[in-house]
Amino acid sequence: MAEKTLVIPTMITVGELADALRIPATNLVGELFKNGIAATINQRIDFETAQIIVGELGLDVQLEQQEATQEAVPRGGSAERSKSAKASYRPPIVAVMGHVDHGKTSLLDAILDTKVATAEAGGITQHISAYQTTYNNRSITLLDTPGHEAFSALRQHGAALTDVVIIVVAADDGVKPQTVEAIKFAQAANAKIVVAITKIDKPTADTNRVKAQLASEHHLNPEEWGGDTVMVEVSAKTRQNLDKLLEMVLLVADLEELKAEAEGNAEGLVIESHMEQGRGPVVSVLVEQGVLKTGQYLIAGRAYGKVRTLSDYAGRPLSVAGPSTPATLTGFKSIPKFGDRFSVVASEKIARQQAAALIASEGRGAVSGTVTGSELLHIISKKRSSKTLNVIVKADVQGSLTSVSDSLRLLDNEEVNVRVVGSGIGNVNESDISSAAASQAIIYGFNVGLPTAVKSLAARQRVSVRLYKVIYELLDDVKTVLEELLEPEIVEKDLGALTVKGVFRMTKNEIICGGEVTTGKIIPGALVRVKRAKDVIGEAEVASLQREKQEAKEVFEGEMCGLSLKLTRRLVIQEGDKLEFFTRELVKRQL
Ligand SMILES: Nc1nc2c(ncn2[C@@H]2O[C@H](COP(=O)(O)OP(=O)(O)OP(=O)(O)O)[C@@H](O)[C@H]2O)c(=O)[nH]1
Repeated sequence: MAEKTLVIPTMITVGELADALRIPATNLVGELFKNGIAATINQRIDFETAQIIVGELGLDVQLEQQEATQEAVPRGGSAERSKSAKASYRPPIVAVMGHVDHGKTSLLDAILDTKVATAEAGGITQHISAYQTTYNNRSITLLDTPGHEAFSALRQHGAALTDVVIIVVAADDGVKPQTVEAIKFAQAANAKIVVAITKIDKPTADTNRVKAQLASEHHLNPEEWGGDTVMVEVSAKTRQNLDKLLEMVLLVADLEELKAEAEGNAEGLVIESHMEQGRGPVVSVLVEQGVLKTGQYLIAGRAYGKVRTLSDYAGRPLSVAGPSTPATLTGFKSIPKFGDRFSVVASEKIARQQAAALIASEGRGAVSGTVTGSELLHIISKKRSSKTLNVIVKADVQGSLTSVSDSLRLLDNEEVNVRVVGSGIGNVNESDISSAAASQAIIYGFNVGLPTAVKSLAARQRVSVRLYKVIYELLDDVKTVLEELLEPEIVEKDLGALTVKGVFRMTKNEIICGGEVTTGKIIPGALVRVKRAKDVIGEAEVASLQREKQEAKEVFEGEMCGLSLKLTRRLVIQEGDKLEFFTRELVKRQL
């Protein structure tokens, strides 16, 4: 049969490829996963990957690469597009974090008040957590980070979302627990740090104490002390040094060569969504690549729609939204989830199909994400009846840690699931061993080491530490452990059948009868299903077999034989009954 040829773009989402191949997207996700690629339906894969996967699926389809056109699916995921020749400088995305009451909101307000036309600012009706300001004609995107949970959800979705983190520390209060968390977050997210020491107008302000704390306890040395951390002393109240803070943020960001494609279809993240009467789902997104326009079809997780209205963070209408722009849009048919990636697709039909495919794959636990209340209840009840494998994951860098953790989640199903009880960057250490011992977890290390002292501690505590350098080998190992947790499957294999020609002896425990093998073969030890007409009337086991009055090891189709059946329940057999022989085995299941 001639192969079918499909023309696909240089980059294609998993959902679109499945669509083109007319196979369920879940099959494709599964096949990718087998190849060590933990992809979601919205994820883009390149032409080569598509070719390999299609080859492995054994489909009669030949893929042909299409020349990229303006209308084609956007080329490249965020990372590729940031490096493409079309990429140009984009505004930095800056998160503002700090300890409660240290003045984060006041600082943001002060920055936005100075820079945003007050008339429009007054018109803000809804709260969104991303803003934009300008300094020296350059834009800066500011993210208000309401809680760490929300932020780690964003981080989980793999986005190197934040370029710079402004750590806000009150000059009169110094470094506090959430300050430390913010520093850790920034470091883990590989973001640049700018410290804003605020409330310097207060008489009790002690900026030197703050700097000393940061330098001695957190290795953040201020530039004026010979270090390389930018620290700006500010006051939201008197607006002192706000400009300097923005100038420093831009300076630090400039060291990073932040680029994105300012053309082509947009992709990015959903940062907020809610339902509004009269407007329907109102969704705030942060564009990472390309331009978002009204009239385009979007998909974000299981939600899809057509961009009806587009506005900036302050509610002012926008005709297009480019890279790093926070935008609010209406036109979704349902509410996408916080942290979902959005992308532009060619038609409503594709959007609908992708969303449907995602829902189907989520049904088998293939895709993770933030969850709604009812989903959470479902997960909780599911987890109660399922078996859990606790793991601690250590990796060399945040990116691989996120990939490993995300991929592990894809292994969950109705019966077994992986719970990451701890994770971190760097070599396996003593505290990992004690947490693993306490939670009976296996430690998986990806590209990290196991110092000798820690190794002997692990042996003493009977903690299993498994180190890998290849992600799918690590995942295969976890899969094998999970498979051990699965209840074995009962598999019945048919052997043959016999028609009863005579019954010679019938007791409570034994029947001796004879007949002709009509199909297949019979062996001692086989199980027997006794059928009269169409009904199964009982089950027994072949105790022994005789052919021509001789003990036989097997009897084949067309041969006559006598057999002794062992009964566990009373059974009456008569001439004309059909005996069906089979074996029943417990088979280890695979994920
Ligand atoms: N004197 C002075 N007071 C400030 C300054 N910035 C904030 N404050 C005060 O500090 C208190 C806390 O400020 P917020 O901006 O609400 O602090 P926050 O960090 O956003 O607090 P959460 O949103 O609860 O985390 C308020 O009473 C502010 O008026 C400043 O620069 N100078």
